[in-house]
Amino acid sequence: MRNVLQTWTSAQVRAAEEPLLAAGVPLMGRAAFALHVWVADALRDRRGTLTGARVVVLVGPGNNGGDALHAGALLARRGVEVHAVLTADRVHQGGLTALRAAGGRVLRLERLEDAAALAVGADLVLDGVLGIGSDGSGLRGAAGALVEAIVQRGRPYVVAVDVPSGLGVDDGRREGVVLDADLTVSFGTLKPGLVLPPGARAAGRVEHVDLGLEPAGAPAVVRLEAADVADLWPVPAPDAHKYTRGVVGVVAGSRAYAGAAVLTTSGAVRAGVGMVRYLGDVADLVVAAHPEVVVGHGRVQAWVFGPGVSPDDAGQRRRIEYAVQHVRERGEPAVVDAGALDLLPPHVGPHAVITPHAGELARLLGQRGEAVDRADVEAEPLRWARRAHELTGATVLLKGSVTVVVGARGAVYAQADAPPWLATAGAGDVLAGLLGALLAGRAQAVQEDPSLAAALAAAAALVHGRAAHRANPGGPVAAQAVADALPGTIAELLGA
Ligand SMILES: NC(=O)C1=CN([C@@H]2O[C@H](COP(=O)(O)OP(=O)(O)OC[C@H]3O[C@@H](n4cnc5c(N)ncnc54)[C@H](O)[C@@H]3O)[C@@H](O)[C@H]2O)[C@@H](O)CC1
Ligand SMILES: Nc1ncnc2c1ncn2[C@@H]1O[C@H](COP(=O)(O)OP(=O)(O)O)[C@@H](O)[C@H]1O
Ligand SMILES: [K+]
Repeated sequence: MRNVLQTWTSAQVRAAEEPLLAAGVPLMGRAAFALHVWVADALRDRRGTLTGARVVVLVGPGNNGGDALHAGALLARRGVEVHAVLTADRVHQGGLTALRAAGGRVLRLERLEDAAALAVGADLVLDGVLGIGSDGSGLRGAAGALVEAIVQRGRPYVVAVDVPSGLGVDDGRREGVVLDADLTVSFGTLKPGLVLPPGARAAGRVEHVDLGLEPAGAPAVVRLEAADVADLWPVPAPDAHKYTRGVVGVVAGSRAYAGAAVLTTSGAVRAGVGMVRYLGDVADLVVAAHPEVVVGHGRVQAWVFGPGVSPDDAGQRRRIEYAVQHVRERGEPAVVDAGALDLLPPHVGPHAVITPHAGELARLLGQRGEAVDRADVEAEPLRWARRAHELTGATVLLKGSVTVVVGARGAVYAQADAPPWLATAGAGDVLAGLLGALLAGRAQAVQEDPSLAAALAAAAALVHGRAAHRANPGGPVAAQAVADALPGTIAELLGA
């Protein structure tokens, strides 16, 4: 994949920095220079000129504060009025000396209210309190109190140095106070916390400064970009026929939830697949909506089961049990959604993709002995998606404003492609159908390398989110409209 956005943990970044620092490469100087350029750009965008702009630098005890102080010094030399507020007893001495020499002012955090007022009144606040040295417990002590006082008064324009201070760098957790940023300038590599929920939004726009780091091992979390979809999509070969393109079997819907059957098959039909087979009690409605759908049993390459299925529906239960047997015994890939999550066997392989939202994941984990509720899952989506993958063996696609996918061989994706308008009933059914079509189209490849299921799940989330944008840019969307926007979205992505 060409454009995939990669992130690396604090430990990987530190290990990659080591040889460069040992060789005397001036990493901090480079980081601070790039940072000051981004800040200067932001100031010019916001007020036209640097001269007379006021920047307040919040300085923590470590090198993150050092970066901020050095950038502050460069800005001061360009006519910016720079005030540094020292939030800890320790401070990077080189940075402090540089700022003072450049004419910057330095104050210790003695009167919290005064410091907060100074920050709120600034044109820009540079957040250099904590970087990758954060212990992940949120901002403590004076720094925490200061940020709280700033936020209460009305957050100014904030540029985060490397990461927003207080954010869980490796897991995106928001524990305690976090200073949300408008822009984050991240050094060396991007960090998982900048793309993972729930913290990702705290970073605002993210810019990456290349320091020549070569991190070892696989990236911790990746995000697919539009251009990656073409590498994953099952584009039919010139000599394709419907069976080589793949057949997806859909067990969805009931008399009570007939719409789910229509929406799931819509997702599959519109995503493009050789054939969609429907199994269930509302075949009349499905065929009325999609004459292309074939009703009844037959050979399939992949399955979707669960949307609109109630656990007390004996007929659908039986069909799902039949499909699950195929998934387990023949390795046929599957999407296990909604009502079928309760029917998931204790252990399946990563070729089965479960697609819960936070509440459903909490329930599934509860059934397997983890006492978590929806709020726990929302606070630490990656942790609990990982746990569900460990417990079930399935690839886990955890839905939300940022969708997290955990699959085989340590694959983790975080996709943030959808507008909040997509949080609407039935949108999940369309995603299930769309992903089922993808799995059917790439069934053989998934059987050969089950970690591919995670990439396909991430691609489905990307396409789903972009289809929601396309269906009605900037406004409300209904689930059916998202399905109807799939062909155009996919054509655009394949041309990208
Ligand atoms: N190693 C290097 O030379 C480079 C480091 N860089 C910068 O250095 C940063 C990392 O520097 P450090 O390792 O000094 O770490 P930090 O600057 O993140 O500071 C860590 C220190 O903060 C304190 N702390 C940790 N958690 C806390 C909490 N929850 N509340 C309050 N205080 C807490 C501890 O005393 C800890 O030692 C990076 O994020 C980046 O900004 C860049 O300049 C690039 C080069
Ligand atoms: N705030 C949000 N921003 C963007 N997308 C969202 C947001 N909330 C939910 N989504 C997406 O909307 C879809 C909702 O699916 P789901 O919860 O299964 O609904 P349903 O079961 O009614 O179909 C998922 O794809 C999810 O990722
Ligand atoms: K920071």
